Amino acid sequence: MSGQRVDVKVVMLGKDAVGKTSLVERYIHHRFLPGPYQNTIGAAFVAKAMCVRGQNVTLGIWDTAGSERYEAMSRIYYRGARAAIVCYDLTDSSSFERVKFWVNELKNCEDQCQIYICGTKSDLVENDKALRQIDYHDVQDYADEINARVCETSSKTGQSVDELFQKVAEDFVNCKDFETLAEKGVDLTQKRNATSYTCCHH
Ligand SMILES: Nc1nc2c(ncn2[C@@H]2O[C@H](COP(=O)(O)OP(=O)(O)OP(=O)(O)O)[C@@H](O)[C@H]2O)c(=O)[nH]1
Repeated sequence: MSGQRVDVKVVMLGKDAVGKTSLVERYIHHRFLPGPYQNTIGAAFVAKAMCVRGQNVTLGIWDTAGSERYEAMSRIYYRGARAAIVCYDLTDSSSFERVKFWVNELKNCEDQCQIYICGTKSDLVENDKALRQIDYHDVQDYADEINARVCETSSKTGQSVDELFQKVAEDFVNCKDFETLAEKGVDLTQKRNATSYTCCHH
């Protein structure tokens, strides 16, 4: 088993403009693109190989469009996901309502999927505490109820971004059916470390 390639499907969900694409961009390319906000259309895919506890794990990350116009499409992308990073903007309480929507969907349809509730743009609330609209402890209580993990990230500064994706990979390696899933894994050794397959981000 050691050194075997494993493919973990990870889906990014959350309201538009919460920062899903920026999180993936920071993790994969170690950069933050300021510029005007451009919404994702459909979805984008990127694969990232990493090593966890001596196991090679390849995350296949689907970055979905947050606009409700693409809701039906996002449902297609979370099918079979082992991990869902459900994002909200720490400065926008309405975005947390959208988290609850996606969590209900996942709980109903994807019971094998580990949920990570991610509060984004932590740099903004660090600079000005009055901007925070969602209390960390309220999120933690909610996460405890639904057996999810929580984190707060900033794609601008990079805070906790690598740690989030590392945790996703570690949880997968530690899961009780890892060995079975690893055997079914897709061999992506022919591909580069980080590869964009479809990119519909305009
Ligand atoms: N200050 C700050 N701004 C951020 C951060 N992450 C994203 N943004 C900004 O928030 C806006 C939306 O970011 P995106 O990553 O495109 O959001 P998205 O969730 O992918 O949006 P959709 O594609 O519409 O679903 C952009 O203007 C980003 O520059 C962050 O960590 N800090």
